Amino acid sequence: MSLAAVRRNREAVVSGNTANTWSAPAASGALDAAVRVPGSKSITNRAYVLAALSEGPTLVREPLDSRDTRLMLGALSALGASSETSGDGVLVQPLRPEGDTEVSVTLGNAGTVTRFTPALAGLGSRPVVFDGDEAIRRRPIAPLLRALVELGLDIEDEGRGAPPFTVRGHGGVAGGKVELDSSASSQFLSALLLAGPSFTSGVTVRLVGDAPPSEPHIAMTLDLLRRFGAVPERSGREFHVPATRLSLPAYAVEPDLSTAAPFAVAAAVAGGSVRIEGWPEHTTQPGDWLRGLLEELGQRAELDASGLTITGSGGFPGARLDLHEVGELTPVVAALLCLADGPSVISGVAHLRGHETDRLAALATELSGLGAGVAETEDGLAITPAPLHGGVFHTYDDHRLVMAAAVLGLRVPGVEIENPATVGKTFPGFADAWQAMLS
Ligand SMILES: O=C(O)C1=C[C@@H](OP(=O)(O)O)[C@@H](O)[C@H](O)C1
Ligand SMILES: C=C(OP(=O)(O)O)C(=O)O
Repeated sequence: MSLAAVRRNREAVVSGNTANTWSAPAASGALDAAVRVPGSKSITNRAYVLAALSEGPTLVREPLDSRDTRLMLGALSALGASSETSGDGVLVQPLRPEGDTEVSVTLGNAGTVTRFTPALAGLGSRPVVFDGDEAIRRRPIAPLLRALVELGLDIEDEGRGAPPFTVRGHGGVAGGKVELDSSASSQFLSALLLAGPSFTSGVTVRLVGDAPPSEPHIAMTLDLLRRFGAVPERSGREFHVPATRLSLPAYAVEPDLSTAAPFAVAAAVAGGSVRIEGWPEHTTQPGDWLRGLLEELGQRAELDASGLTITGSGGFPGARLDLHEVGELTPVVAALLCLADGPSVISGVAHLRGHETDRLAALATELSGLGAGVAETEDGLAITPAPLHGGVFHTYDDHRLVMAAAVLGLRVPGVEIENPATVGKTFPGFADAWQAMLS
């Protein structure tokens, strides 16, 4: 790709020009690259919420700066927690809800902002209107809103149990015991646990219904709570977080391993090796599961104290994978498996129909559009590799579809990724970093 084309792509990504497409670069030979990806979205936004609920300021170091994290800081500011960005990171001040005039919180299409911030509005004394992109109005949240009402929040919606809704703050939330069906999203449970220390009686959540997806994200919530001084307990399907004063003066965010996913699988697709700097040796992030997957597929994955190196073996078989715990990796894994030497089945991810877009429908349509045999199943995808060809890959305002298409583009010339700027939800610099991996 010419330098002018790289610049055009970068300008489009920055300006959010949605008419733009990005010609995914093909690998011209074996890779030999080192990559650094930005901070974890899930950790950054949890750290911001817990910082706002703390007694003193928290310096969040190496945070992600992306659409979702800016939306979180915007939401916290509307709710009464200011923040300041400097070379050291983002300094978040404790929530000081003042005034009684109505404010609004912009949700974009950020699941973490949408699920984690309504409880905080109950701690203040004003009406807070929550709304965002068209897509967020379709994403599930009703079981969480019901649980919040049972815990003492005053919430008014339009009868659909979805944004837009208004939380009328009455200066505190009683908390206590509640049953929750978190099977559509683990974020419902995380939302109650994160806010629990600030409820007068803490919170006790008993899960009902099918098991929540994304267990590692629940572990991440418990881990972050403990770092801020909370004492959450779990006994099977019951969670208890007592009322506690939180405090953590400084916290450094790990690189985002789900953002690292397309880079981590690149060596398996194109050959050679790719090193991801700063891959943590211990983490709750679901992306860490990729190390095991790549080894199972015959690639070399070497983790040391400062990063992970993946070395491709030249090919890989198909696989049968239950991705219930690591659902957000599905788009990249599905793209990878379209390039396998045999058929694959992905299961356990019916809840992806309620993600940024209906990811199962989007993946089946777009991957099939490039020639792969991809069909939706009840809870996943059946993938039969076939010769692939170029074409437009639509991204449905879903950052992870941009990443998935880029993976295919490594081997398939002529993949035109529509609206690449949407990747800015979690990694505004993705196209540049991807190009740099290939140069
Ligand atoms: O808590 C979090 O930070 C997340 C939890 C998961 O949500 P679901 O459980 O809704 O899949 C994940 O897919 C999402 O990207 C981030
Ligand atoms: C599902 C995702 O995001 P969200 O935080 O909006 O749920 C994702 O990042 O894959």
